[in-house]
Amino acid sequence: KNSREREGLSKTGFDARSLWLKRLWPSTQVHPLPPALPGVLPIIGHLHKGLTWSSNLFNFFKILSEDCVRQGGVTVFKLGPEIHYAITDPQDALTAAKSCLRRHYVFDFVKVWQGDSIGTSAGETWAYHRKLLNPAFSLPVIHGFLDVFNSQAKKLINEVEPFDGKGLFDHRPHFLRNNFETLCATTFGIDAIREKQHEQYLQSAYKIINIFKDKLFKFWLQIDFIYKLTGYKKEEDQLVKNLHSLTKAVLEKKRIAKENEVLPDTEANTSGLKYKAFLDLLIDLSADGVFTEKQIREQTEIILTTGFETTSTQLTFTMLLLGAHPDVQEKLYQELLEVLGPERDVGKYDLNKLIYTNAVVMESLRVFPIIPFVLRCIDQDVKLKNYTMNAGSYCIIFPLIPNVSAKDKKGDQFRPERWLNDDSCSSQDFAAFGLGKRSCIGKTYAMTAMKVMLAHFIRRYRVRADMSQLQLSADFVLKPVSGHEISIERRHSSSAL
Ligand code: HEM
Repeated sequence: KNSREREGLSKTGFDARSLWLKRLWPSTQVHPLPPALPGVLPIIGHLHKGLTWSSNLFNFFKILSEDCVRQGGVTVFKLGPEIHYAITDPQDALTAAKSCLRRHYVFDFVKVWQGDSIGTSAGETWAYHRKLLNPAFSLPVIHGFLDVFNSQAKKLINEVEPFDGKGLFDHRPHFLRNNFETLCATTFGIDAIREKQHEQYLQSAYKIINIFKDKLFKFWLQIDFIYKLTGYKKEEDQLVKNLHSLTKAVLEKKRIAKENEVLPDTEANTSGLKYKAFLDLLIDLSADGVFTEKQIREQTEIILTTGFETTSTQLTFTMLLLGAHPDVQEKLYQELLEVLGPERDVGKYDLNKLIYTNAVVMESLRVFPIIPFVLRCIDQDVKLKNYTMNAGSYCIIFPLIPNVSAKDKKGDQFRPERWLNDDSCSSQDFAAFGLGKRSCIGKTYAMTAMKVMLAHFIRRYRVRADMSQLQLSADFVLKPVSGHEISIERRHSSSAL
């Protein structure tokens, strides 16, 4: 309905951005609101604060989530007359995520880049496409990627060999490149695009996300002619062009690969397996008339955006945590030796045996949830434990961000053992992949890829790190800015830490 509404407006000369007019109209609040974030003013609400928030989103999340915890798990902030409910309470977070499936209007801004992909679309379109694409991320498909995951992990540990015993280095770019190649070889079924195109892609993505963020808080930018006049539109157009060039390169490479029957040149390619990886599935579905070429590009775009920075950033954090917690690293190492021995690849039957490894990854996701919040529209009244959220409002759900804020306060924050005792953590506590029907489609892919990478890395190297200088930023994805470097020392399989 939302997109039809948008199309209707386009015909009259307005576009999606003009919806700000509608949004600024005060809506009736039938149900009483929870306490507001401090600093609310009449009419403008928290808009004056928005200007500071937009320049430091991480700080905003911290303030908002800490306040939310203090208020008992639910609070509101107002951008003019727009009500945004903030939720940290795990049970309310689950209720909200399950009841509100439509993404926040900020995702309408994202459509210039991603069109109606499964990440941005709504209603029946989203439900239908998600159902069609779910099988491409199912367990048998992911098991079929294990050879690639193993060979890519081995490639990475060889690549970082020059840093062995040489002190601190920034491991993030290595994980980024490697995970990008892995994504190409698995979900896209192509050789990696070897130039630094993935880095340019990320730089353009960060820049365009900043523009969308400005547009959210500086609401006047949502007026078309101001957006153009201030030069934002021109910059946005250029960035969209840059972003689309990588997608085009991926699709072109796939076309050539299909024509020539060229398969990925990773040590073990994914041929001969009875599954359809993401891009092959899309192409097959387009042959059946389900997806147009434009839709193939849009769905590929969302997987490029979500499929490699996520896992590599999470691995960056995991290495840092392991380096700073030698006791946890030792336990992990011992499990890896017991299950796999010093050299063996991870096979599908090993995954269930790597219990502590799994707990380490889950705990890393709990301590540093790289997508720390989810933004949704409230299309109908939603009953929470103590409040009812009014239809026509928005919600920002972040059950995990209090962990990030509390990091300095609790010395024992990184404790994988909490996941070994079923009573101590509920599934709601593991919300790093989102909650409910619209949670992450790539969860199994990500968990498996990360475990395989850890299995090879930690058997090869002893990692050291000091987290005391860590600086974070959050431009929608939580990432380290500085103080995240690690040092590595090659192990001899029998040595202790
Ligand atoms: C550590 C790794 C990852 C984390 C923590 C993560 C987390 C998330 C979260 C929190 C969401 C939002 C869920 C919601 O709205 O409730 C999401 C959505 C999504 N993720 Fe992931 N993700 C990861 C890796 C991946 C990978 C590897 C892929 C693809 C290969 C992927 C594809 C997607 C897509 C397509 C969506 C949108 C789903 C929809 O709207 O239906 N993610 N992810």
